[in-house]
Amino acid sequence: MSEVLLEVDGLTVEYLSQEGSVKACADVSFTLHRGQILGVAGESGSGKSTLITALTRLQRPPAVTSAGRLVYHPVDGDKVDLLTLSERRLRAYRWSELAIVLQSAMDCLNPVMRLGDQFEDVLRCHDSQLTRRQAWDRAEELVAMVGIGPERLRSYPHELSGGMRQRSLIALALACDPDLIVMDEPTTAVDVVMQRQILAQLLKLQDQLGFAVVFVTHDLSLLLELADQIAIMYGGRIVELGSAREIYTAPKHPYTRGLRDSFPPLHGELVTMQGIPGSPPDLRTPPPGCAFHPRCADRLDACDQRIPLLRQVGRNDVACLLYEETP
Ligand SMILES: Nc1ncnc2c1ncn2[C@@H]1O[C@H](COP(=O)(O)OP(=O)(O)OP(=O)(O)O)[C@@H](O)[C@H]1O
Repeated sequence: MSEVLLEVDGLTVEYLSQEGSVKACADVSFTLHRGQILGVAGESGSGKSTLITALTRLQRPPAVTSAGRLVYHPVDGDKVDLLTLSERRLRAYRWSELAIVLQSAMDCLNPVMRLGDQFEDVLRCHDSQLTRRQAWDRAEELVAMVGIGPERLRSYPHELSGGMRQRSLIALALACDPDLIVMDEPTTAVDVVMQRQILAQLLKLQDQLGFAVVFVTHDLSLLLELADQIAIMYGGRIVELGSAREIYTAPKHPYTRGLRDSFPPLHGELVTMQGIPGSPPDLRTPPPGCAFHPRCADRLDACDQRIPLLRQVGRNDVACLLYEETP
């Protein structure tokens, strides 16, 4: 087993309002190893983006992380709970240890700065010894890694295609050679062909440079190709966690099965898609017990009374009363 990079333990994030709180991420735990790709999938509103902003400590009010630990293991030095760090100390970890790529490159890139200047900013902010020339040289190397020519560094973001902007963001995330890149739907804004190209490039770079990735998407089929491990989220909780292979070939949670069967199979005969009846819960008024029980064809009497805990079932970790001896 490779080295541990990040231990997420009981992470809970709530959106506070006068009407009460919405627990958008509840008791989320997983361990990420160096160089591993963890995919997080789930329907809209399952808490994926909330998890990403909590992992990177980018969440803003009304969101608060109300419980949990985010224990980061640097290559050299002692492990540290990122949740306990002040903003100032956290800055040392951003970009150089932990970088983020978000869905919309247009929102992340500064529209009034040339691409090269944005690279220069990040690079020189983390290495004050670097000259402008050296920073531009490094920026050229970085954009070349994602297939963008050096002349594009003189462009403003609006002069680039959507795919180029998204690839630039990935290159920017790599600027300080991080150990972990957190990605929130990084390819939803581009067409399918470009999506494939970007993902192929990402996998190649990951193989060369060895960073770990947490990759969030609603598209489970994408993760089956990309991820080592997959976490399935529903109603703010991880309901199943396992290798991509096990999640595809032997999903245990009824929701994981439903999600998998909502996509056409990769091989074999054409089949009628099943889908999952009903819609995800409104987390302001979550159903009692297991949040999936109102939509679950396999529900038991106890499912509306108790929230199942994630426990090992076969090779996966599953939160479902179907697998408990006394439900
Ligand atoms: N600013 C906010 N205030 C109150 N509730 C919020 C806020 N942002 C998100 N939520 C709630 O938190 C829950 C999780 O939202 P989140 O955006 O994390 O889900 P998601 O899985 O990323 O969805 P999507 O795939 O649509 O981006 C939802 O029920 C949402 O209504």
